[in-house]
Amino acid sequence: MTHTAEYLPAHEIDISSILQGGYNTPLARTWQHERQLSKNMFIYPLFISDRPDEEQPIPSLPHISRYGVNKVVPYVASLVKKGLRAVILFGVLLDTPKDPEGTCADDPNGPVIQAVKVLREEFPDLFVMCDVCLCEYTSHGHCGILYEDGSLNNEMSIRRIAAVAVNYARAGAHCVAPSDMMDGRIKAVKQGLADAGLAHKVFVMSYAAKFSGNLYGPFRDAADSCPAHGDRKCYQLPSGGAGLARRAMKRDMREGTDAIIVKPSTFYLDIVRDASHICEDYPVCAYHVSGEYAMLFAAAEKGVVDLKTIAFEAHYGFLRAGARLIISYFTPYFLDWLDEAEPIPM
Ligand SMILES: NCc1[nH]cc(CCC(=O)O)c1CC(=O)O
Ligand SMILES: [Zn+2]
Ligand SMILES: [Zn+2]
Repeated sequence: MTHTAEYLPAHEIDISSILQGGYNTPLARTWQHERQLSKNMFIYPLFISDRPDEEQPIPSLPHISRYGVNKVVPYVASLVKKGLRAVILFGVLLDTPKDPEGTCADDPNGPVIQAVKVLREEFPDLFVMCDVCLCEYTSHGHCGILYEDGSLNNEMSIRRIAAVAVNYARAGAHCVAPSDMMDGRIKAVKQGLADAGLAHKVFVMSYAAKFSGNLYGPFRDAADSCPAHGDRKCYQLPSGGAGLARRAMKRDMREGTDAIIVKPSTFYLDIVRDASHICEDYPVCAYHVSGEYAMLFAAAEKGVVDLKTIAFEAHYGFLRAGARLIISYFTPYFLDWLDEAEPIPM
């Protein structure tokens, strides 16, 4: 009451300028979110190593480890208990030799196919996705097969990628997600699945707009997949290339994808927004990549940001931009945070 005298009488205030009354309480603030984060939006990346009993932290990717096929089940069990719905698998070869064709990508005894089988068996309700690419398995570290001069052989690459995708699907993967960025691979994968009689039950999620840049470093440490020579600029998109991204998304829809991934995420929210318009009838997925995750951790460790608050802020950005799915290394954190009574620290 003591302050009343300091206020202007209400009739002298521009009533239409008052917004704050609409978000003065935590509950009212949640009402301003057009969409809420929920557990079924999260897809958790898992690195599966060829050492069956390994559980090895990845130094550049805080609190993320590589798991051997014997170690992955107890780890995933602890997350499924908390509401984990989906994982995406990446293979890591430490002891297995790599070759120019990435032969071990779909080795029946290799880490990905073995992990698909145990995860499907142990967790009937878990959606199991496989990233499909050759870079973790090729001796040269590129995402496709090369000509002798080191340039990409697109035709051979997409044939090989389609074969790998079909073998993951045969092993039981619900979804294959080609991340190689070769031209025409979605059509080749879809055709391969159809020829194998699997097209009606396997989800194809295209990394349609995948940009080249500086944000995949920790992943390449984790997967031991740095290109031995050159870079990926001839197939991953140039970071200013919004038009190319739109063309790639339209192309992949024509070729039969079931969802669209935009990657990275935070620096590419305009592309997520473009995707939500251009691909309005498709689920759009934002991939919060390893470098983005590591940066937020580093900033939190420096005391520059609060980890939970910044993670919510980043992930709400994806929803605002139009994503409905999020591939995120933060998934285990959100499984806890979303159970809290007031989950949004905002
Ligand atoms: N092509 C394989 C692939 N699939 C996902 C990522 C990166 C994911 C991340 O950084 O978290 C990569 C690495 C790359 O293209 O270099
Ligand atoms: Zn790859
Ligand atoms: Zn690759």
